[in-house]
Amino acid sequence: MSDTPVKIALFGPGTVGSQVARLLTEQSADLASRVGAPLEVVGVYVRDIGKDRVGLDPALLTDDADALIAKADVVVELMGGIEPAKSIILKAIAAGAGVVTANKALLAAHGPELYEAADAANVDLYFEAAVAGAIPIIRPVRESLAGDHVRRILGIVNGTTNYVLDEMTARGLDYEVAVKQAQDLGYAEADPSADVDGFDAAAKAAILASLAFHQRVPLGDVYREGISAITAADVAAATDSGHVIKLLAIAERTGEGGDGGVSVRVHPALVPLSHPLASVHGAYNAVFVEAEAAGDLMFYGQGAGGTPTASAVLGDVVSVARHIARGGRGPRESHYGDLPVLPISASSSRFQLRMTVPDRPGVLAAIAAMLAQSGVSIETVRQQAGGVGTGLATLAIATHRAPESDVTAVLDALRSSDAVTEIRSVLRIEGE
Ligand SMILES: NC(=O)c1ccc[n+]([C@@H]2O[C@H](COP(=O)([O-])OP(=O)(O)OC[C@H]3O[C@@H](n4cnc5c(N)ncnc54)[C@H](O)[C@@H]3O)[C@@H](O)[C@H]2O)c1
Ligand SMILES: N[C@@H](CCO)C(=O)O
Ligand code: NA
Repeated sequence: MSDTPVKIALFGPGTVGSQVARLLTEQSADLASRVGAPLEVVGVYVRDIGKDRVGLDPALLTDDADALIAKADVVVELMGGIEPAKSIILKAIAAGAGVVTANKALLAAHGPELYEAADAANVDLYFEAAVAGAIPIIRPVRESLAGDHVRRILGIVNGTTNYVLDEMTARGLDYEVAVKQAQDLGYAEADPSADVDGFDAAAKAAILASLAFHQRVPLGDVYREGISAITAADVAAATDSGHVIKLLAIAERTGEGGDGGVSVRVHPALVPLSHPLASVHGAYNAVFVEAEAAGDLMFYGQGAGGTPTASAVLGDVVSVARHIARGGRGPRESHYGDLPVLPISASSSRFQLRMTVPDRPGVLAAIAAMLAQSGVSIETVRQQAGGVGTGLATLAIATHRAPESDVTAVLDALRSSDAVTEIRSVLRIEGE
């Protein structure tokens, strides 16, 4: 056991950072024995020193990032956002410090630049907390499965939206109320639109796909739909049809042998109640990985929250500090292939189309003809009468797997037809 401390600089003592600071203090003896040297917090970077921070030694607070980086062996970035986080991480790497971050927005937008800088400087850059919070998913995908051929990743990787949809389903909570509760519980991003509009899940999907497929997946190539359009009626209809609505991240290699390209998408989906993902509640996450040799793998745990996330951050801190105290280096950059990242139009899914229609003869036949016209095969049709005297009915049509482009053509035809009063929802059906 070395007596020379490994010096830790913390940037951003917020929901996650404050728990990291707390656990570094409370667990200092255990962490020291695991690292092989004591860990010493040499400073905490804050925006405004004047604002009191419960549980933090005021003597550690600083707004001088450069001075703090200069005395650190490990920089822990938990501020979020692109800047000044990116500049601080690049300065830390240039100064020879190891870096731990949970910043998926930054890694999805600028990951290659940061990974390559860390490689060139021969320093560690770890980010287990960036995807699925406390769940160890980055190490398995980045290291444990590096010798396998990952075909597909399907999962719930945003805790806020899972909490919101779960509250709407289990307790009939209003969407806005559920979002506010997720914010109060510390699940949501500083701007919760990052969660509910799917940006956070898309960032995580891009990071996971890049590591799993050894292909660069730019954030802009990820198809993204959020949950803000999901209504109580959609939730009720899902329940009626034996499904639950989840925001899913789906990354897959396509074509023969998976060498046709890579497809990465984030969108709400109907998940059958029989699928394990239907039982992921609250801010929990779950990720299924399908690999050639390993087969099917499932990872499950708390995807958000200050303390669960701090667990993942501290695991990375121990890894980096251990390398500093005893030598060694974390995983280096992979060799990246050049498969194309395909647009959503190249994917296919099963769909549920829910619509309000005039309750009169020939409507169903006309609608069926439009699906047939585009080659979209109907699996089931459920019709419910509209209110007394409305002359309307509700149709829920589940299709067999169909190319996105064919379903888009059907929707265009339905929208311009007098056989349809209103298209209420279009949801992909996943997990069957
Ligand atoms: N909250 C979670 O459950 C969770 C889980 C996984 C990953 N993350 C990620 O961890 C990071 C932090 O998330 P959080 O929930 O703790 O956020 P937060 O908003 O609670 O905390 C951010 C902290 O950084 C400080 N900060 C922000 N911008 C700053 C700036 N320009 N200069 C100085 N200080 C600044 C804030 O004052 C605050 O103390 C984000 O990248 C987030 O995406 C959060
Ligand atoms: N806001 C994010 C935090 C965890 O990354 C979520 O809800 O999943
Ligand atoms: Na994680």
